[in-house]
Amino acid sequence: MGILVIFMKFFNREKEIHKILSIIEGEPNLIYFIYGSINSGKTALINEIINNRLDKNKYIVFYFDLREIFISKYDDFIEVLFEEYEGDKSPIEVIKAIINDLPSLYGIPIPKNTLNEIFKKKTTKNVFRYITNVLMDIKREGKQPIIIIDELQKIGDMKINGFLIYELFNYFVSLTKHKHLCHVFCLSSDSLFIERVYNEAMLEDRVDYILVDDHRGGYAPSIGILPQIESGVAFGNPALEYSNRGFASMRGEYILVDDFDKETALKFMDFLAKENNMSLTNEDKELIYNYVGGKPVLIIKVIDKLRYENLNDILDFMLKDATQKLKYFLEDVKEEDEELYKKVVDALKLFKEDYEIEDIKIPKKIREFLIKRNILFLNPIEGILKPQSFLVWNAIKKVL
Ligand SMILES: Nc1ncnc2c1ncn2[C@@H]1O[C@H](COP(=O)(O)OP(=O)(O)OP(=O)(O)O)[C@@H](O)[C@H]1O
Repeated sequence: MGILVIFMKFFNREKEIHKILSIIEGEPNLIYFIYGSINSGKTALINEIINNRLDKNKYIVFYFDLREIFISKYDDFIEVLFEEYEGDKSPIEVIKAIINDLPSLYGIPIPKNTLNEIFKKKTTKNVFRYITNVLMDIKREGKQPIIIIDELQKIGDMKINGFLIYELFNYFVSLTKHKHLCHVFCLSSDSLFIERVYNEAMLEDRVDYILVDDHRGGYAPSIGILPQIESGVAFGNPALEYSNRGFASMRGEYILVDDFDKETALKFMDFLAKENNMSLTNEDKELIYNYVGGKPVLIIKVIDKLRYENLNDILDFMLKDATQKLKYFLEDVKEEDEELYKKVVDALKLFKEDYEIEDIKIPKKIREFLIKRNILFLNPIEGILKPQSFLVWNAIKKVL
């Protein structure tokens, strides 16, 4: 969905906005992870902050969106990080010239020659050194730099010398905890990735996690990080060894940004109905909530369709769609592996009564399988598993 959703009217999230703005007003100290289920509104929230809540005279934001970019090698990563320019201006002059027209920068300006050097050298050391210098220049200008990386898990299994993710984390730790130079926020919908970061204790005490929980799926989370980290340990990956030593005694602090609760969801429906010049009865709103819960994107979909369709038809169709997807998913699992199928069914049956269950009630392999397939969302900080949305929950109750 990216940063371009600037015309969308943003609703609420005041608590999360307040929290993030307060963090930004303070000195950089930790890496912050903003996490939540798929489509929960993480990007929308960060966009709202960048576009409408941050004082542009005080902050300069670099926003790296990895979601639509295929990163498989060093050069791809470099292309995401930098924006090349020609001429003799310094990077800070380039930044000053363009920042007034943009809410954030998508790359760090770099002179063409310097970029060519960096491309040739193929080490992160030069990359990070260059970035640090630019950030220091920004600081000297009296502004606070902020780095935001969306869908960070996409580089989870990428190797440059060691695993890039560790090099990046180490670099971010130096930018925040050591140098207090730049705020760093990482967004991810991949709850297994967040769980790895949390559990491996790679970043203990240097990170904060902000949960922006959402509704329903739409992309397949990366599954690369687990085996990579494990093999890193097994084979003595130097970056990881450093991480383990360096991070061992640290613990993260987590900020939960969950799906809208019922009260907020009903208000969101009124907000959208008003935008569309329609009105909803209390029964309508209850019904919508019962079908799609507090997932903003699903509520938006229902209200939008209400312009030309009847509410019951919309909701029936959405549920049927979710149910069919679940049915076909289960059919595929059964065809592939009968044993696994039985375990999956047993696991999903646990949700017939409850929307949320304790994570360890489902064996690790099965829960990770269901999380990867975007059926369940794991909140590793609370130790809670739940369906990715009310819609998925309703489908589970119908199919099983
Ligand atoms: N607070 C909000 N007010 C209005 N619309 C919202 C809000 N939160 C989310 N949305 C809508 O829901 C859609 C999905 O949100 P968004 O893309 O921010 O989710 P995400 O958590 O970043 O998703 P992903 O799982 O792809 O990372 C957005 O396009 C936006 O229109």
